[in-house]
Amino acid sequence: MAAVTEDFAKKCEVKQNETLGRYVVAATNIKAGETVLLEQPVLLLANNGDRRCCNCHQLTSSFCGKCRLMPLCADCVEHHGPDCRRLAELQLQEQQVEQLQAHTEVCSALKYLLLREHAEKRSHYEQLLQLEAHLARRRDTDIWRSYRAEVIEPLQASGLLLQLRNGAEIDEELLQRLLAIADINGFEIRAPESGGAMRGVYMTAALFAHSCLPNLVTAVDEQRRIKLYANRIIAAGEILYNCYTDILLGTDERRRILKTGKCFDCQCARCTDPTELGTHMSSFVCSHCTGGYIVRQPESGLWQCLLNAEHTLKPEFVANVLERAKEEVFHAREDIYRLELLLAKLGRLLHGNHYVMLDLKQNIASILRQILQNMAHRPNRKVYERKIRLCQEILLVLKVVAPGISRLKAIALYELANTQAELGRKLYSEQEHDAADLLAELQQTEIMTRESLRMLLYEPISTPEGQLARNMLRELKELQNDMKMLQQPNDDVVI
Ligand SMILES: C[S@@+](CC[C@H](N)C(=O)[O-])C[C@H]1O[C@@H](n2cnc3c(N)ncnc32)[C@H](O)[C@@H]1O
Repeated sequence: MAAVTEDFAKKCEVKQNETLGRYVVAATNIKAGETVLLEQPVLLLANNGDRRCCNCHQLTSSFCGKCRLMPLCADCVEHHGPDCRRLAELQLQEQQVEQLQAHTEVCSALKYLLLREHAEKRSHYEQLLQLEAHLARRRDTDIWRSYRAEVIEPLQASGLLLQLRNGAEIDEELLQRLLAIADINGFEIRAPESGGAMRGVYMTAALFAHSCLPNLVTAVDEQRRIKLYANRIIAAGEILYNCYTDILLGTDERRRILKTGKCFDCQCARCTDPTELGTHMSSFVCSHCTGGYIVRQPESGLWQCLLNAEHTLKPEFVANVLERAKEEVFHAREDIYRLELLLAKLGRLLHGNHYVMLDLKQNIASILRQILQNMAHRPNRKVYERKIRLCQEILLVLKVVAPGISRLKAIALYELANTQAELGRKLYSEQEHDAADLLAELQQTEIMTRESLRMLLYEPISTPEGQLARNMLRELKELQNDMKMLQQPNDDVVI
């Protein structure tokens, strides 16, 4: 399953140091958009807490009738034959099977152990064992104890392990290592259901180091093949960075996720700058100074105003405000009036670019998109203008935290371009704008759409973004036709 294209061998070199462990550097100069790796997963796993069909990866609560241990949904008749047969051979009593079925994460451990059972997959298993597991840092943590109770003890109690190849070697240490490898190295990928997520383990893609300001983009296609490509020109010798978290989170959130999930402290340029490269994605408003913002100083950990260091906030206050704000955002979801009120209220405490504010703005923009798509709502000019403003504000932040080629930026730009064009067309049809105004607006739209398309062209065609790029090509043609018509000397052009 794990075929790596030649790109990696030609363009990359694996190195090792004390801080990063193994990491990848560019062996040659790499162009923006150039692929550095295409790779199949060695393992596909459900997220902890989810049970997914071993064949199609849909969420399910049923199991294979033959092996009784692997989840299999009602739509699938079978899963991987050798795995199924190997599990079916085991002498397990009904009660033991039920015990194992009751623990969702057992299935992930079994997937690793099955690689070890088949001679042709053993090299994958051995390679997987080389990946970082951070066992010393995870020992006796919550996740360690949870795996012990939810996976290791049930497996040991069932007697299954001793029936596997060299079963006596499969002790708690080995099982904790296997489960940790998925946590430290797994990529979050799309699950079949809309908005769902699962994990893919990719042997070579796992070697890339993390930065909150990465120089690579990661995309996963329909077949769950991963593609890593450069988001800017990369010079030979530069470290190749992938981003392990959501770039739209604030520094404390990102660092917490990296610390608990991946066991390291990120020291990238964004994490070490209290203003997050001037975006203020974690800054609070100073209630004493006009235009003053309170940021967390990375070294002292103090929350201090940039204009007057004596104006401070207690960390507990910051944590409390954020916790309540997130709860309120969650409850206001789908309700545009509540979201707008919350945005105004939180705007007195948080910088307009604070990540919680950006989340609110994205929510509002997406509801506005639905309103604008439904002409029965007869949206007025203000609805368009509000969405345009929100897209512009989000884009300003993305330009800093996602420089170069970025899916998020491409989508925000496309949303902006589209809304501006729709508003232009509406004003023209209502005779508030003339043909020259509309032509100028459509020319702007064309520039933005082209820029957005330029960023999406490297996405695999089977991804939603790849499909969007195809649609954009068609829309660009329509736009050009409209512009041609507007350039004709005829006052009554209907667009
Ligand atoms: C997905 S693995 C990367 C490959 C790993 N270095 C190896 O040798 O197998 C993730 C681990 O790499 C290290 N790492 C990646 N990016 C890092 C960074 N920016 N700073 C410190 N450690 C990092 C951490 O140990 C992290 O848990």
